[in-house]
Amino acid sequence: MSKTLADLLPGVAVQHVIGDLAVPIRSLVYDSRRVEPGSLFVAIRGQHSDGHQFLAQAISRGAAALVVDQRYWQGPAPAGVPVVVVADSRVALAPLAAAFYDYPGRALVTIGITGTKGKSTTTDLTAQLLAAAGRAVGMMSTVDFQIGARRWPNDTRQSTPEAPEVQALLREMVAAGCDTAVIEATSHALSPRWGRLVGCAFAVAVMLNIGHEHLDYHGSFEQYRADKAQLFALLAERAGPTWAIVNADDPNHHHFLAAAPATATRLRYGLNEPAEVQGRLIQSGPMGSVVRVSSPWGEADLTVPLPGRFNASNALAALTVALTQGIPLATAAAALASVRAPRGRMAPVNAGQPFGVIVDYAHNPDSFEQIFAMLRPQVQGRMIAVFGSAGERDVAKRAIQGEIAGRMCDLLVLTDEDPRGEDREAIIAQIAAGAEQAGKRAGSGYLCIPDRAQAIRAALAAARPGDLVLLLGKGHEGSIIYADHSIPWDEEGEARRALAELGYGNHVEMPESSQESR
Ligand SMILES: CC(=O)N[C@H]1[C@@H](OP(=O)(O)OP(=O)(O)OC[C@H]2O[C@@H](n3ccc(=O)[nH]c3=O)[C@H](O)[C@@H]2O)O[C@H](CO)[C@@H](O)[C@@H]1O[C@H](C)C(=O)N[C@@H](C)C(=O)N[C@H](CCC(=O)O)C(=O)O
Repeated sequence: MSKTLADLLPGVAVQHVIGDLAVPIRSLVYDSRRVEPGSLFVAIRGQHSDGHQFLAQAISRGAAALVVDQRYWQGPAPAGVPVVVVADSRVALAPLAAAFYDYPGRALVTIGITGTKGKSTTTDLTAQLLAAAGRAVGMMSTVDFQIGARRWPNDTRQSTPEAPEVQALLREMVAAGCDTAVIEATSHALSPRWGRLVGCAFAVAVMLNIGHEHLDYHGSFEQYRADKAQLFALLAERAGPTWAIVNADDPNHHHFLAAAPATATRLRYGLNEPAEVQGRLIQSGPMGSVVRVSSPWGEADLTVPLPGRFNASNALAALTVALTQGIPLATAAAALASVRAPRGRMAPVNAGQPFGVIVDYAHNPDSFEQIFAMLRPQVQGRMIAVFGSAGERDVAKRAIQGEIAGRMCDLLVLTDEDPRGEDREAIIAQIAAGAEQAGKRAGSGYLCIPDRAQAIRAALAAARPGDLVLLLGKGHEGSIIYADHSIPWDEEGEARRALAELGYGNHVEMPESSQESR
């Protein structure tokens, strides 16, 4: 692919250009430390530093051209290196990347999945379902990336990576012969302040549900909903048929349908409210559920091998996507029966101990409500939850998490999630304040143990036969982030080590989701 600077500018809000637009561009980077000879360096002002301070470094490393933000660039223009001044360099990143990688999304059926809860699971289920039905599938989720038969952990610490990474992955998928890409679309990525998914030419947009998350970033619930609905507006980029799929059971679904272009085929799925793809839960248990489906494509009973009503709903979303892609209902239903949960999503850890241990990524109030409500009736003894809350993120949710867990669990062990630059003990104190509101007291109802490895050990040591220990918030994540360093982390592995220290582990049964080599 040989591109000039001029080739990359369609869709970019260019204010003015200094220098020659015919210069060839060999790579696209937004971090000066990654600049190589021939790179286009896009300077972004971030929370911690300002890419405009690294222009000289980028040039000395061989940058062929610079993109700068008119609000933050002071000049002067460097001699011999073209400069494109744009209205917003963060927002410019996606159109630049889509053009640089030659719009790979147009050569794929791109499927975007958004919502507050269940995005990763539904993205994975959809990818598994389409692959089982014979599609050559690529996937980007919080947990894993996939290109055809190759799957590897997403260790970018972003659910939806930055646009250059997204477009590069889509290009790799095309090169590997994929015909379909399933992309987990977060509200940050979709927000017009970032617009990371602009240029993906989505053919299918899916909305799962909307709850309380990231309000610090979006400002209000209405803005959060509008930002997520951008996924549906992006269907307008597609030349060809598009589908707008929403969960009729979420009262916000109208906002998503309203954002889709008039030409999109609108489809609702639902377990409660009237929908085109109508599911009815006829059986539900800790191992999974059976959903009776009636749809314009026929009727079938779906066996969903994942626990909880919300997974039945997620499966219905994945099924609806498959139906829009011409996959027969019977084929899709058969494929769904053998799907697996992604890593760290409701993953049991069993070393032969007389109490349950489950690792899950739940890290917001809605997920807490759901997971506790779902598991409580199935637990004979006490429910013990180990969790924290992220630093430099939604502060309001911390006490709410504490209150919900305090109300629904017997013992809480409050610990680090990712303190980042914040005081770890202050975060825990904010969660504890919520637990106190629910009547829990320090020492008996909750323990504060910032060191997560020790917190897990304390919870497991406190567990008695019949109890359930829930390790929440880290799921698949491979690190804990502190102010100036990260430590490697493996929640399931840590739980196994702690159980072994307690004398369990002669009978080690690996959880299903970690048996695959990834
Ligand atoms: C909080 C946040 O939004 N952080 C993002 C932000 O980082 P930042 O503002 O700290 O960046 P910075 O360190 O100040 O640097 C600013 C710029 O200077 C550049 N730089 C820096 C140093 C240097 O020597 N040279 C240089 O060029 C950096 O590469 C960057 O482009 O800008 C970076 C580059 O664009 C992002 O990768 C980073 O995402 C981090 C990893 C992140 O945590 N993002 C979260 C908020 C996120 O995106 N989350 C969503 C939703 C998750 C969910 O729904 O749960 C997601 O999709 O993951």
